[in-house]
Order: sequence, then structure tokens, then C-alpha cells
Amino acid sequence: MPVKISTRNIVKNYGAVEALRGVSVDVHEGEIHAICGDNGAGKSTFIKILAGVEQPDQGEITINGEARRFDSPQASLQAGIATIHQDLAVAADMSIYQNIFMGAELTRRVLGLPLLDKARMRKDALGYMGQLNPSITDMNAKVTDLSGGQRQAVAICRALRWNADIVILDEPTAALGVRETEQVLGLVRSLKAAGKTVILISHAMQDVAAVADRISILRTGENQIDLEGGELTADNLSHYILSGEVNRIH
Ligand SMILES: Nc1ncnc2c1ncn2[C@@H]1O[C@H](COP(=O)(O)OP(=O)(O)OP(=O)(O)O)[C@@H](O)[C@H]1O
Repeated sequence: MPVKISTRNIVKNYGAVEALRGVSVDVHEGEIHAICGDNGAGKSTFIKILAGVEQPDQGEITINGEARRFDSPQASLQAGIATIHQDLAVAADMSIYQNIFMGAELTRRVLGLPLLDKARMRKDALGYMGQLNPSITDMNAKVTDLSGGQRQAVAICRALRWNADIVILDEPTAALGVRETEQVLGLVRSLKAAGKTVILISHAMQDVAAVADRISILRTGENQIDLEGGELTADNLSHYILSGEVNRIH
């Protein structure tokens, strides 16, 4: 598959702290690409740059081979990147469909006036959810009544609604139990099945090994190693992260 999104030598300093010292990652179209590394390795900073939350001091981002720069989260979204942050940004007291369409509500005209098209939003929301978790059928259910895994599904539906073709998930299984984690890994696989390119940030080696097609491990703001295929085992990941051993570098 061709490279969908690529970074070259991304550098980011916070004052004297060198958070990223030249990170280069190639994410291929339709793959699940995990970004791993110990605390402070630079994962969050890297994702914030792709999400348009932070701007790099140096380096290049390309999408489909075209150089891009994201001055805001909206710019990243417009370029087809939806980032699902750990807080999910869901409104607990609102319904599933209201969350999926938040900020981009569908309307219809009645006697020349725009009215919310709730029926259409519910129907479309059900369609998005059907691609991810068909067992969730009541689009009027309040998010507060959903489990952690189900909330994650709502946040991911919003990414589908935005038509993003690159979906970034930041620690989606953090704080989830075993069953919920399995559900969320299922969601990640469904995104891939829907043709999305997925970037997954995770500390959970087992989870990463279970779903990723390729993994880039960062260490103190630099690429440490990329793993793929048979190298993708939780043991291998832990080994590289704990030992700091450097192997194939870009
Ligand atoms: N806003 C900031 N101001 C100053 N230093 C920062 C800021 N954000 C991150 N850093 C520093 O940059 C480095 C990389 O941090 P980052 O949060 O990107 O790592 P991480 O791999 O996501 O770590 P964790 O797994 O603990 O979240 C760390 O040394 C961190 O202390």
C-alpha cells in the first residue's frame, strides 16, 4: 500500500526541553500503525502535531505525498485526520446521535426555516454505528449510560461522520477492563475494515501486538525502531522499550 501520511525529522522544543528531536514515520494507507515508547518518549507531542494542536519547530508532514501544515485542529480535520483524544470529548448528558453530530447538526427546512433533522441524524448515526458496533441500536441513549468501550465507539463514529480517512486514537484502552478492551480493539479493526488508516498510541503492549500492522517505537524524542510482521509480539515490544536497544532506524 502507498504511504498515506508521512513525517520527516519533526522537531519540537518546549523551552529547553527537546520533546521531539527528529521523528520520521511512514504510515501506509489502510494500516493500523502504532506509536509506542516509554513515558516522555514524545508520543503525545507527536500526535498533537498531527492533530494541529501544536506546531513543529522543524520537519515536514505529507499526506498522499503533498506537504501539509496544520495551524489548528480544524486544519488537521480538513486534511482528513480525526484525532480521538483520551478524554473522548463526548457530552455525557447528550444522546449518541447528538454527540456524533455535535457541531455539524443536520437540518431541514420547514416553511423556509431550518429545523434540526433529528430523524435523519438518528438514521445516519445508526449507519455509522452499524459499521463499528451493531449491538448499539438506540441512538437516543444518553452517553452517560454507556460503558467505556461504547463511549469510544461514539467518539469513533464522529470521526466517520467527519469523513476522516486517517483516524488517530490516543490510548483508547487506558483504564478499560479486559472485556471493554477487547471491544475497543474490535472497533480499531472495524476502522481498518472500513478502509481507514489508523494511528494508535498505546502503552498496552498486548493490545498493540494484537491489532497493529506496524509499530514505531520512540525513545527520548527520536525513532528507536520500527517493527512489523512476525516481529510484532508483546515480548519484542517490551524488550525494545525497556532495553533501549536501537536497531533499524529510518
Ligand atoms: N507543554 C509542555 N511543556 C514542557 N514540556 C513538555 C510539554 N509537553 C511535553 N513536554 C515534555 O516533552 C517530553 C515528551 O513528552 P510527551 O508527553 O510527548 O511524551 P509521551 O511519550 O506522550 O509520554 P507519556 O506516555 O508519559 O504521556 C517530556 O519530557 C515532557 O515532559
